[in-house]
Amino acid sequence: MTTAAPLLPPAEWRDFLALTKPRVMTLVVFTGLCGMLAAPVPIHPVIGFAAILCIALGAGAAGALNQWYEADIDAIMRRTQKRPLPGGRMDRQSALHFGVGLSAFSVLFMGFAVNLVAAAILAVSILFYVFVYTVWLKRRTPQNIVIGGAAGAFPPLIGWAAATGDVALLPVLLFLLVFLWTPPHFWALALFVKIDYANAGVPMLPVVAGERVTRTQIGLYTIPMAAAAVLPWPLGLTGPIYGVAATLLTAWFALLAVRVATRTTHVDDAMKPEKALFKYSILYLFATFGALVLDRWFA
Ligand code: HEM
Ligand SMILES: CC(C)=CCC/C(C)=C/CC/C(C)=C/COP(=O)(O)OP(=O)(O)O
Repeated sequence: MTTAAPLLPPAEWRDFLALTKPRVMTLVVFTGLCGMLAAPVPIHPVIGFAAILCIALGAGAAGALNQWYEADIDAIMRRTQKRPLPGGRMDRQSALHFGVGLSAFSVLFMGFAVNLVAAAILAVSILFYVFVYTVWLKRRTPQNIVIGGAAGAFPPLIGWAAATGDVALLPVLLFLLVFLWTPPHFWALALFVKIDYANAGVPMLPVVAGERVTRTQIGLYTIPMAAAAVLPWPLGLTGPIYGVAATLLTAWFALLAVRVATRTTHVDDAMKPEKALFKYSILYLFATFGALVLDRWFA
């Protein structure tokens, strides 16, 4: 016997937009754009625009499928309670159709309008975010964001592949930079929204291993992240504009990370250093990728 789904009014465009996690996607798309602009061969502006559009649509589609699958835990967490599905403004089937349709469209359009390598990597990132991170790992292990976080690191590779039809050492280092940046980015936030994840039964690191371990892990991941950020310069893959900017930006990141790593939380602590690291992590990635493009233009 099936139970009738409650009748909901048609979702508004704003709700479909919210399904794509637009704020997070701005950085995802920016890293893709910078990967494209850092490539040694110029891309035709129309093809370049199509590639960026496909990254945005693919990432948005992945976000929609993530929200389709996670409506139950999103309803429990304060931060996510007002999303279109837990907020009761959209039915799950609409979210599923939107996510699957947009995923297929973004990959096919990338394949036809840009090239097959970029389309293949875009497909892998969508599948990775949905199946490896959301469905498989998120509810099972605190390593969820380390492994699953790779999904968000693919866009620089996609952008580069859109321009060159290939991958190379520089975009692989950019992949590694975002991949290794993700744990400090997320765990800094998880330290101050720990209670939400605990209530929802999501095994994020501060919930299952405690704050001390999380702080140490933030410090540890910052070391290889710093190496991935700075290495393109000594390897001769970028010039000094990127080299100096990345070194300074990364030094500040490391300082904030050390402050978080070496600290103990007190009762009623406002967690200012953790919030500072989380906020700076976003600015950091924008600025480092921006510096890469400036380096290319002014070299
Ligand atoms: C598995 C990996 C990741 C996890 C679990 C994660 C988690 C989060 C969470 C929970 C927030 C809080 C804001 C919100 O409510 O959405 C956030 C913010 C943000 N994340 Fe991540 N993130 C991850 C990877 C990434 C990646 C790869 C990027 C981009 C390259 C990114 C970019 C951002 C940005 C720009 C914000 C700020 C959004 C705003 O202003 O509301 N994140 N992240
Ligand atoms: C190009 C392409 C397909 C990229 C997609 C990859 C992607 C969206 C990476 C960002 C990762 C992200 C938004 C994690 C949020 O974690 P969460 O889903 O656990 O956050 P939540 O608790 O806010 O839902």
